Amino acid sequence: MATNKQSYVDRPIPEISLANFDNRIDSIAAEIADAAEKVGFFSVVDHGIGAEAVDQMFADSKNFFALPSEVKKTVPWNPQSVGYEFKSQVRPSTGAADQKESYQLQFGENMTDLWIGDDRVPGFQSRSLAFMHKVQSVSEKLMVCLARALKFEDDFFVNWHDTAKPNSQSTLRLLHYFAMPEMNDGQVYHRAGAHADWGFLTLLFQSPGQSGLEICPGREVVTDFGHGDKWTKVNFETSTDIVCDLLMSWSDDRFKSTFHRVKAPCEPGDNFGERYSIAFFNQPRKDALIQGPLKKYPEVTGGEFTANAMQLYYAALKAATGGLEKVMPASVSSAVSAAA
Ligand SMILES: O=C(O)CCC(=O)C(=O)O
Ligand SMILES: [Fe+2]
Repeated sequence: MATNKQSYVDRPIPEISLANFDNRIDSIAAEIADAAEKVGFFSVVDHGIGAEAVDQMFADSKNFFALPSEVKKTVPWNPQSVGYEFKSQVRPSTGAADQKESYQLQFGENMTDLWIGDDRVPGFQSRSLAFMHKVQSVSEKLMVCLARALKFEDDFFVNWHDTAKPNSQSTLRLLHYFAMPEMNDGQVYHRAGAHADWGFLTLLFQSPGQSGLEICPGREVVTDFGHGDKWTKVNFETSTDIVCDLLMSWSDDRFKSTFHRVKAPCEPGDNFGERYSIAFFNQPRKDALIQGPLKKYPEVTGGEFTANAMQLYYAALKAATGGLEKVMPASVSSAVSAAA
């Protein structure tokens, strides 16, 4: 067990109910705006996704990851941020690969030949798509609220994240972190090293009893890669709670995108066992036009925003590791997730 002492602080994480949504949009929008400004992270309840739907998605995820390695490799990761990767995502904050495997799914054409077949996990594609549509509909409620808070038209963000369009980039990511030795063997096993997601909103499902998610808010500007080292644990009692990151630049840095990580277990009480989680990244269409109401940053397209985020990411990775070739041999370099 590694011995690096972690520094923690309790921060209240707002819990926001979406009950009776149509009649309460303005008050929910005010709550979301407040949480997004102050914490950049919140839990959503009464969102309408039943526990059985979440449990089923976790069961499908477990069945996928239980397949033999050579079968999982038949749906390999590619730079459209889709497909399966194994211990290949290197975070600039750690300079080392996360000890996990993940499978990224999208709604549209990027998934051609990348769905695991019914002969391997019966019903996987149709059930996953049904789940993704459920999560998308929760996301759209949050988007309407965020649009109101920023005084855009209600459907502004929803349109730029339309998953029916072929250039939709929104992604469901199934994650499986491996169990780790509790004995100190001198190594730190990173799960998900500290990072901020580049997309608009991330909705996250943790499994009960498989905690580990931690947040570190406090960025002032979206171009800032730095972050502090006082972390707050995010523990939920049920698997249906959802937390979100927020795209800062579209709000002229008003809503704070939050650094988060899945802790590398290193202290008594940490979860050293395996861990499954599910993330849904709301990512703008490539032709989305991104600029906040105050025009703090020049207008960029969704495609340009992704490219810029990647550039920042690779520069930070290079600075952290002293050279990409050390951490990314050719066979692995294409497997660094765009959702870093
Ligand atoms: O597994 C988790 O709880 C977090 C995953 C995450 O932050 C990511 O994949 O971007
Ligand atoms: Fe993340």
